[in-house]
Amino acid sequence: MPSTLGRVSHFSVDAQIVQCVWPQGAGARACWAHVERRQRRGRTCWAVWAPPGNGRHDLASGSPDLLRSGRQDGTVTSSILWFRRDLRLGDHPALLAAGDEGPVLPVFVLDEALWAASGRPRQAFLLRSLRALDADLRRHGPGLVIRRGLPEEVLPELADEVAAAAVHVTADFAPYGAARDERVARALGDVPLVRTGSPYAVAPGRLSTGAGQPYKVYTPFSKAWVDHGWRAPAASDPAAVDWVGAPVDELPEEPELVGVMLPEAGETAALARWDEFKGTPYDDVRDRPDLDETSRLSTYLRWGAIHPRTLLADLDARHPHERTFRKELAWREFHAHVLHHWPDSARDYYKPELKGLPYVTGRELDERLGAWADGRTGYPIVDAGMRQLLGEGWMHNRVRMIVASFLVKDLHVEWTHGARHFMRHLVDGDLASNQHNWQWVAGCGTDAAPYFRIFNPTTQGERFDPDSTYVRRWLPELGTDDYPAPIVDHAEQRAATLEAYQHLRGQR
Ligand SMILES: Cc1cc2nc3c(=O)[nH]c(=O)nc-3n(C[C@H](O)[C@H](O)[C@H](O)COP(=O)(O)OP(=O)(O)OC[C@H]3O[C@@H](n4cnc5c(N)ncnc54)[C@H](O)[C@@H]3O)c2cc1C
Repeated sequence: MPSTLGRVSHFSVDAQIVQCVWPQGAGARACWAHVERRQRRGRTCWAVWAPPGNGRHDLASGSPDLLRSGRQDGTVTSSILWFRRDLRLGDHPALLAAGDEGPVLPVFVLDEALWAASGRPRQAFLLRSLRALDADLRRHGPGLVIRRGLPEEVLPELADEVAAAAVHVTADFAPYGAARDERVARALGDVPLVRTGSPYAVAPGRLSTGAGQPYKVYTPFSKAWVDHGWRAPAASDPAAVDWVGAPVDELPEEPELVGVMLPEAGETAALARWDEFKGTPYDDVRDRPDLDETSRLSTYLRWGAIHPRTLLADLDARHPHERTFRKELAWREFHAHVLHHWPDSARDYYKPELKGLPYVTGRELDERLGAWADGRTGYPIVDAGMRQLLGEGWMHNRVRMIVASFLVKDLHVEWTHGARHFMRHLVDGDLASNQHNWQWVAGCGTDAAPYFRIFNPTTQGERFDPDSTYVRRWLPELGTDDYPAPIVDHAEQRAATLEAYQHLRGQR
């Protein structure tokens, strides 16, 4: 008789006594067990235990259909591990927590609302990440259970189906995820939603100033972040977990991607990328899109194929390059912290003073936004960046700053339009980092830097792409009649922007 929850492979339910068969070594053992009818949120479910009259050993519980079916699904499931932005098995605190409770059902819920809002590259990358996670899980068990629908409907149903004692997740701090988790927690009723760990080294909300206020400025935040420190990577071991399965919904077809090159998805690829990047003289190369030697880990961090703690554990802060890289990771954490404290800043101005600047609207807006998005502004570094975004679902950081500044300060298009376009196309698109970097560039974010920091697209190109390697890579028509003349004059637009800013300040 198993003394803990066991994997019961067959049930035949008859009145109050069931016969159970469970695998043992190479063979199987049968026993008689008691069955008890229970109500869970108005639905009938049976609990099974054995042996009768000799102490209680829980074997299984679930809906009558499930137990009667005799399928593997009748397996005892003590908890659900609901994957979201943590598509990996290593360094995974929620996996550790779930595994400690007994058998684990690994689930991903394809939320149609998020799916529909994603561009094709993001959709494709998500599907590939899920397939990679499924393949990794299959080395240890039945694989990833996919369900489609609203999480607040799907998870309570699944919890009933497998009689889960808890649903384990990595906490989500973004506004949509946090609100969704509240809805799911309510819908689960007496089955707890257990949040363990976060996608960050230090969970958003944990750090505050001496006066108990949230940090508003990066530098003191990053200092407090380093002083606070972070845990060592979690020792989650998928081989040590008793994984169980359940019926799986079909994933959608992968959208066709024409001329788009995405990085390989999954945890193995993320760890390999990190290994390859380590030792790069980051300070010397990080601003050079032509060299293309940044880590390109943003996409893996976004989907949780790797945890920042895994990276931090490998970094030696006495080394200048590694210290700079750590500062970049701190930017990611800072933006998550700000969004957590000011969730409205996902859509709205962090500093509302700049709301009053004149921006183009109507047809002019459509034309300018269209030319920018297609890479047809006549400014090579801007156009190359926008083509890279379409071609790779990614763009170099220096170029992100240049194209964002150009849209807002040369084309006078409100930052929110650009941020939306980025979120649709970036495979690393992350609400906190995206919206707050856009606000940083637009001058309405957390940064104390004034609005009159305006990037000159010509001198930036000369400085950071000195041999035009980057622009030629993305603009084959450069230097031919097919390449457009500049859409606006940078010097004129810069002057207009500064004038509008002065005017706005004068009004206050
Ligand atoms: C307008 C704009 C929009 C952006 N949108 C996003 C976004 O949606 N998602 C995203 O992950 N990053 C965003 N960034 C930040 C930055 O451009 C990318 O993180 C970086 O280019 C990713 O490439 P990498 O992994 O090679 O970076 P590396 O230079 O190798 O940096 C290592 C890691 O540090 C973090 N990091 C670096 N710079 C920043 C930064 N400024 N803000 C936040 N984190 C940073 C990232 O996680 C990155 O993977 C945006 C920047 C701008 C200017």
